[in-house]
Amino acid sequence: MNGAPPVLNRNLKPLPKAPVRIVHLGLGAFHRSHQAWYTQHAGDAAEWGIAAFTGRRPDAAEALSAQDCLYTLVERSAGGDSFEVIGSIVEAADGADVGRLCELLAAKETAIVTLTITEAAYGLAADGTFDAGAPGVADDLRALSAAASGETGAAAAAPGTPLGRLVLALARRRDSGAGPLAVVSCDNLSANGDVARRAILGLASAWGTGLAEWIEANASFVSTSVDRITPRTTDADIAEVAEQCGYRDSSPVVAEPFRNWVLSGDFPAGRPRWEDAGAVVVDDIEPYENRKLWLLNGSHSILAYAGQLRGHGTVAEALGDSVCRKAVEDFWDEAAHHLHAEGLDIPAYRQALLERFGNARIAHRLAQIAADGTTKLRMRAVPVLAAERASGRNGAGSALMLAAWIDYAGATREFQDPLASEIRAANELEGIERVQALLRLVSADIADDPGIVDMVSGLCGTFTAKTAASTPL
Ligand SMILES: NC(=O)c1ccc[n+]([C@@H]2O[C@H](COP(=O)([O-])OP(=O)(O)OC[C@H]3O[C@@H](n4cnc5c(N)ncnc54)[C@H](O)[C@@H]3O)[C@@H](O)[C@H]2O)c1
Ligand SMILES: O=P(O)(O)OC[C@@H](O)[C@@H](O)[C@H](O)[C@H](O)CO
Repeated sequence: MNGAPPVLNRNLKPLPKAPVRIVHLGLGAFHRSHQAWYTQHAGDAAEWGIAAFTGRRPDAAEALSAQDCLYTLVERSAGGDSFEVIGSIVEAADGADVGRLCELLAAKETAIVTLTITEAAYGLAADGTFDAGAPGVADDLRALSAAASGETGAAAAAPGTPLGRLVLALARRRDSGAGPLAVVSCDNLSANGDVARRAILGLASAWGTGLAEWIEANASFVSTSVDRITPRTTDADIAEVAEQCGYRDSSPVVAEPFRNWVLSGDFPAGRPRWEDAGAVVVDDIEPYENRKLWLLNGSHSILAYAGQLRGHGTVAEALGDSVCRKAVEDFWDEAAHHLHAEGLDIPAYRQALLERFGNARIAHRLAQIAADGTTKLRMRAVPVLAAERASGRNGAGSALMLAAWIDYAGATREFQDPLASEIRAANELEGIERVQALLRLVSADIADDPGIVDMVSGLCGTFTAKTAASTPL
C-alpha cells in the first residue's frame, strides 16, 4: 500500500444513515458487535438508526464520530477473519451530554432505549432492592432535585450515572408527551428487564416527582438473553483492519461468529425486525437466561479466577488446563440438574461452548471477565448452589467458583469491583472469618449457612497451594 490509508467514513463506504429511533446507553464493544449488528441486519434497517452514548468517558464517541460512526466488525473464527462495516449507529455522544439524551428521549420518533452499562451499574443491593447508598445515587438524586427546581450553576450538575441520566430524560419524555417506549437491558443479568425496572423506578420514586407512576404506565421493560463473545479491541486488531481492509479504522470491534439474542416483552412504539437477523422472541425467557448465565458466564467466572491463579491469561489457555476444565465440567453437571425446559439441549450447548471457548484466535482476557465479581457471582454461582442444596446435594461445583474468587481476591490488589473497599476490609481478617466476610458481600444467605462457609473454606487453595503449576498473580 502506498502512503497512509484513508480514514473509514461514509464517503469511503456510503452506507445510508437511518433516522434515530433507538437510543443506547453504554457504547462499548458489545453493543457494537451485537445489537448494532442485529439492527443492521433487520429487514427494515433503513428505518432504525441508533444514537449511542458512552458511559464514563467521551473517547469512544469522539473516535467513532470522527469516522461518521462507521466501524469494522471483525468476525474471528478458528479458521480466519472476515470483515464487515457496520453503519446502524448514526450518532455517537458523550454520556455526559445529558442535554442531547433528554432531547432524543423527548422525541416521539425514539421508540427504544437499549442498555449495556455492565451489571454493576444497576446499583441494586444484594437482595435486589433499590440501594440509595450505591455509588453515585445520592449525587444523582441531588442533581435530579436541582433539575426539577430549575437551579443553575454547580448545584444543577447533571446526573452522573447512566440510570440517573436516563431517569432525567424519561421525565423530559413525560413532559413532552412523546408517549410510551421500551427499555431493553442487554446486560448479563438474570431477569435483566425486571432489574432495570427496579433500578429505574427506585431512583424515580426516591426523586419523588410523580415520575415513577408515569414510568410504570408508559415504559415497557424487556428482558433479554444476549450472547456473543466480544473481547476488548487491541492495537494489533486496528493494524490488521488497516492491512486487510485498506482503510484506517480507530475503532474496530472483534467478535466470535456465534451470536444469539432472545427477547421477551412489549415494544409499545415498535422495533426493528431483529428476527430477520436471527433474534428470537419468547414468552418465557428464564430457561434461556439460566442456560446462558450459568453455563457460559458461570464457567467464564471459574476460568477467570482459577485460570489466573494458575498463571493463564485467556479463556482458551485456561480451558486447555485440565484442572480448570474439570472445575468447569463439574459446575456444568450441577447446573444441568436445574435446566430442564424443552429445546434447551444442554449436551449440544456444552459441546458448542467447549468449541467457542477453545477458539484461541479470540484472546478473551481473564482479567476482563474477573471484574465486578460480587455482582456476577450472585447470578452465576449462588442460584445453582442454592438449587443443588435444596435438592439434597452439596453444591461443591458452585462452591468451588466462590472459593476460586476468594483466593483471587486474596492474591491480587488490582481487581475492579463495586465493593472493592469492602473486599479489602474482609481480606484483613483470617481463616474462616475472612471467607465468611467475603461470602457475605456476594450473598447474606450463603454467609449465614455454616455448612456452605465450611465447604467453601475447605475448597480454598484448590488452584493455588494444592496445585504445583500455580503462579502467583
Ligand atoms: N463483551 C461481551 O462479550 C459481552 C457479551 C454479552 C453481554 N455483555 C454485556 O455488556 C456489558 C458491556 O460489555 P462491553 O464488552 O461492551 O464493555 P465495554 O467496557 O466495552 O463497554 C461498557 C460501557 O459501559 C460503560 N460503563 C461501564 N461501567 C459503568 C458504570 N459503572 N457506570 C457507567 N457506565 C459504565 C463504559 O463506559 C462503556 O461505555 C457487559 O458488562 C455485559 O453485561 C458483554
Ligand atoms: O461481560 P461480562 O463482564 O458480564 O462477563 C464477561 C464474560 O463472561 C461475557 O462478556 C461473555 O463473554 C459474554 O456474556 C458472552 O456472550
